[in-house]
Amino acid sequence: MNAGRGEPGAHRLGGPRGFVAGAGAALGLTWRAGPVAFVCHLLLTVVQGLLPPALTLLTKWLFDALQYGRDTSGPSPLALATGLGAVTALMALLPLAADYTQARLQRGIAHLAQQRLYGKVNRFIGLSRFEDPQFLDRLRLAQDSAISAPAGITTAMSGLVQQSIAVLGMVAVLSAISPWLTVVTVAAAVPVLLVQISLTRRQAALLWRISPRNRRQVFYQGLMLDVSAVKEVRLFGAGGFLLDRMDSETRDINAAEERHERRVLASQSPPVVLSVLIAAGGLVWIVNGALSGRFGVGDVSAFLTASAGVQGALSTMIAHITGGYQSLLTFRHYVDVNRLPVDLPVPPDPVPLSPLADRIEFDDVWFRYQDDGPWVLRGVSLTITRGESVALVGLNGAGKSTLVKLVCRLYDPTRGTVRWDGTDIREMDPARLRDRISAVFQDRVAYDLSATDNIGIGDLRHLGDPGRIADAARRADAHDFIGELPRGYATLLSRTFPEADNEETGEPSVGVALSGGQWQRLALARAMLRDDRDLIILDEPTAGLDAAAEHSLHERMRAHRAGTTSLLISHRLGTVRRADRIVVLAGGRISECGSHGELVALRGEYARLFALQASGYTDDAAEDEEVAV
Ligand SMILES: Nc1ncnc2c1ncn2[C@@H]1O[C@H](COP(=O)(O)OP(=O)(O)OP(=O)(O)O)[C@@H](O)[C@H]1O
Repeated sequence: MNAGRGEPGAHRLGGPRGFVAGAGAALGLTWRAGPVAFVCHLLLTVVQGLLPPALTLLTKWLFDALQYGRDTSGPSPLALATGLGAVTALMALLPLAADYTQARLQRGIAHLAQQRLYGKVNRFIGLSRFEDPQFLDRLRLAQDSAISAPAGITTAMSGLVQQSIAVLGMVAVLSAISPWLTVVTVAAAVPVLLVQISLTRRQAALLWRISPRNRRQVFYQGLMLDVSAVKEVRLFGAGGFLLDRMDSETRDINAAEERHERRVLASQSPPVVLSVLIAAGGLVWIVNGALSGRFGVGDVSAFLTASAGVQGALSTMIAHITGGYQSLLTFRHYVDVNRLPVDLPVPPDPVPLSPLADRIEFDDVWFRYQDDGPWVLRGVSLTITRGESVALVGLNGAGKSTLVKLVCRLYDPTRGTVRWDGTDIREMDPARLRDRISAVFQDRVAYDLSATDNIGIGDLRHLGDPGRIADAARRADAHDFIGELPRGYATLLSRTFPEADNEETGEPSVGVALSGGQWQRLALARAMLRDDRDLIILDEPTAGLDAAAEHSLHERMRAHRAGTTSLLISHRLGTVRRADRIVVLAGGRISECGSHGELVALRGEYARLFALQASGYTDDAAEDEEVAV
């Protein structure tokens, strides 16, 4: 069930096929994000690569012309100086143009990658991926890498092209003076490259290892900023506790990074010392040669520029190789997320779904959330006939909400089948199935959007129909309080985002905060907007409502549900007593089933719970009477 499992450390990502696939995907993404910018960037790269060797050659020719006099067939010193000026100007200007095209390209890539990543996430059918920590870690890294890695990879590739041209040019100049020194200079770069690659792999593995800590860090930050969490945090004085927990994660992350940096320092130093020694040896050798008259000033200048240039270009190449390698390692997370198979299988040719004609059935349904987790449902068999109102009751954790999630196909049963008019719902298109269902979930969402959007999200076809929206709000007892909001249905229901500019002052103002019960009414209005559905699921629909609102809502919902198949979950047994059938879940099994009257007569768990709740009211009433007396 854990879809994102599998250590994507350096070893798995480092295979040649993985690299080719990653590089191909990154280049493809770059091309589609901005073909013109991509081509311009490549051209600029090539030209920039040609400039350093050109500069070196022009300098040598200028010095030679100045020292030995003008070669009649060659350009004049003045022309050479002009050429040098032009090259220098290009060296200063082209990076600016390259930065511009690079920034444009990067924005386009980030936008496209984000669209694809969240498009993919939106296509997950069920919930299990969102509860899989390894998948969440991978998604976080995929998000980061989607923004930075394609640009990193293309920068590395174009940088490599540019530096390769520069190195080849410099090597040609240098080898004309000293072939063996050229070989030694180039060879000295190999250990640096190997060390850097090994460090990069370690860096990628480190990123994966610290990813859960990074997510926990963000979680603690969120708790300290989230307004609904902050009230508990303040009251319980838990701010320091959260800060300590966040600090502890940060300290662990820092310690891991510091260990890595120490390793970087220790591994990088020897190859760097080797390069310096080679450069120093070369300098002594050429100065000796010049003193003995073997080399002229032009040769010394060309040697100094070319050897420094080769070393500089090689180290830049190495930086590009390791930067590109690093980007590829992280970009694999993006590729992996994009290539994840569907989380719940959907047949290529799903059975068409018609409005419910007969019944919904749970047939010997067993379910557990993780393969190694405890059973939550143990062989539940239940038939809900069309037009019937069924109430699910049971203690906390009995499995009521889980049963509801299975009928919406947010998970598949581990064993057994859920059927819609006799067809296994796994044979159907989940989107079509959900289109036949309306629901108020226990953990309903408060969207930081306008009142209209908050209701319209229930059925986007009606988002632009104020009459339908208001009608749904009326039936959920939400219309009156929405009418009193500063902008009515257009009011932004958020204290954390600014509203559109205020008409009078022109200043943005923050939106409006709602009470818990008002949010609940909006969630109900969302469900009411989907009133033409076959199945209505109401999981604790009146939680948070005042007594009067609860009563009037029950009456409305009963009218609304009439003739519609409904599944109601509530701990308020007074609420469920009017259901056609009450199903008691205990320990993942159906322990009792019948009408209110039948279950009370049975004197089982339902009767016990009902009596317990009723006694709460009657005892209080009796006490009140005593006080009154
Ligand atoms: N996403 C999940 N992953 C793992 N276990 C879960 C998940 N959701 C619920 N459970 C477990 O499944 C069991 C049943 O939960 P469920 O939410 O279905 O109970 P419920 O009857 O609706 O409870 P309540 O009355 O408290 O709402 C619980 O033990 C819970 O811990």
